[in-house]
Amino acid sequence: MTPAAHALAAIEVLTAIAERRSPAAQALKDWGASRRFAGSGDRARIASLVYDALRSRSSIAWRMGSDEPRALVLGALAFVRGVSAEEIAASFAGAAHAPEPPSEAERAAMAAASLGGAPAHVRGDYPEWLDERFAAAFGDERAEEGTALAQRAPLDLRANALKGDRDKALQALSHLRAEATPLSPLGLRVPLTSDGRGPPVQAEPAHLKGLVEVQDEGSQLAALIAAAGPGEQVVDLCAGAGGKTLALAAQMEGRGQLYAHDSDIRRLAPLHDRATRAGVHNLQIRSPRRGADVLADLHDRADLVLVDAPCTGTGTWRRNPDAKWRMRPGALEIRMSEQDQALDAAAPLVKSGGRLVYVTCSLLADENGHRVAAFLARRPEFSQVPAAEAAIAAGLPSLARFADPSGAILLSPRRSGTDGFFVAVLRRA
Ligand SMILES: C[S@@+](CC[C@H](N)C(=O)[O-])C[C@H]1O[C@@H](n2cnc3c(N)ncnc32)[C@H](O)[C@@H]1O
Repeated sequence: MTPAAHALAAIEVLTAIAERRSPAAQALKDWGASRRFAGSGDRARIASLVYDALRSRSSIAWRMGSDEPRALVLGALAFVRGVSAEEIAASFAGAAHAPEPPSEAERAAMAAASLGGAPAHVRGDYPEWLDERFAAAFGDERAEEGTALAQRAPLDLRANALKGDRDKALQALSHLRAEATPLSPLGLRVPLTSDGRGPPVQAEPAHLKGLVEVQDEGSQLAALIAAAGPGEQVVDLCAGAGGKTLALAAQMEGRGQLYAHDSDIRRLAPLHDRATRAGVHNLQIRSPRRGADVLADLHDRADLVLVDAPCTGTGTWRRNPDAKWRMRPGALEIRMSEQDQALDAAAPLVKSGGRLVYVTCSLLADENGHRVAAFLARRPEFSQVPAAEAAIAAGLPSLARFADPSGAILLSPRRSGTDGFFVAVLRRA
């Protein structure tokens, strides 16, 4: 397929998303299923263009004067990828499957468009209903934070200390031009292609042998701040597919006991194979069983309980731009109540003197500091420890600058160049 055919396909997919309210991943899958001629490379290029358009949807719409799929794709080419109107016209002209070349009005918009006078939510490409919350979190810098959240995410990996160190991983992935990440001592970053696609790192021998795991640098840092120690009893309460479980396991160097739990058994399923590949031998996966408290024997025993809580994922919008436009106020309310439940489930597991580390990949105070404050009011036996101190103790003094006034750490694409993460460290008396 030609670049023009990719643009036409991206317009078709964005039309399906708008008309059928389909999630982007589903719309892309449906598009591919009915067009077998498109190979995997074509599908990846189309997806990349669709996601570029979605990441910057409101600022493109403002500049193009339209939020129609065609305007979004032209705008993604022009403003995200820096393709000139002339180049676009030349590539569309005469191609078999191609959108109409840009009209005079479209060319003028692409050449002259500016975001001057646009409100913060348009400049920052986030939903208008979240403006107040973004203002509470970031004040006058909310548009810049939003803009950083609308960039493409890098492809980050974590070197698994159970299998080797970062130098070994860098060596193993030197053909992908992997480089060390700036903040995590375990992190590697693999460059993307100019149209935003990453190499298939999961097929690399280094991944198949467990030397590296795909994990955003912010997620790595959250796990490092939690600082599971060798010999400790550690519970990862909301383990999901185990991204942070595996990071905690590596910190424990095979000593002590790690327990992974999730209320949704399907999410835990991949962890069994992932742990084997990563060489983790001190992990018990406690799958949920209807009507049973599968963690009952751990009450008052854990040195560390990690609550990597379910959240709106506002911090990961770079990877999932579809989610930011699909998010509704009702979903935020549900997540807040789930966060309170997860914290209440974690509290009795922590032993006297033990830590409860609360993590979200959200940037909204409702899900972060407000949940911690409400928990501390319900559970006076816990108090908050400055996360900067925990970071320094974990050998990460450079993270102290990301501390917020409450003592938690807040990472974001703009602040730390990572996905957005909130980390609060609580200690039980
Ligand atoms: C942010 S995801 C976890 C991601 C995972 N820790 C990782 O690093 O890959 C949150 C998880 O919490 C789970 N969850 C929600 N409420 C829970 C609860 N009360 N107890 C345990 N798990 C819960 C969800 O099923 C979901 O898998």
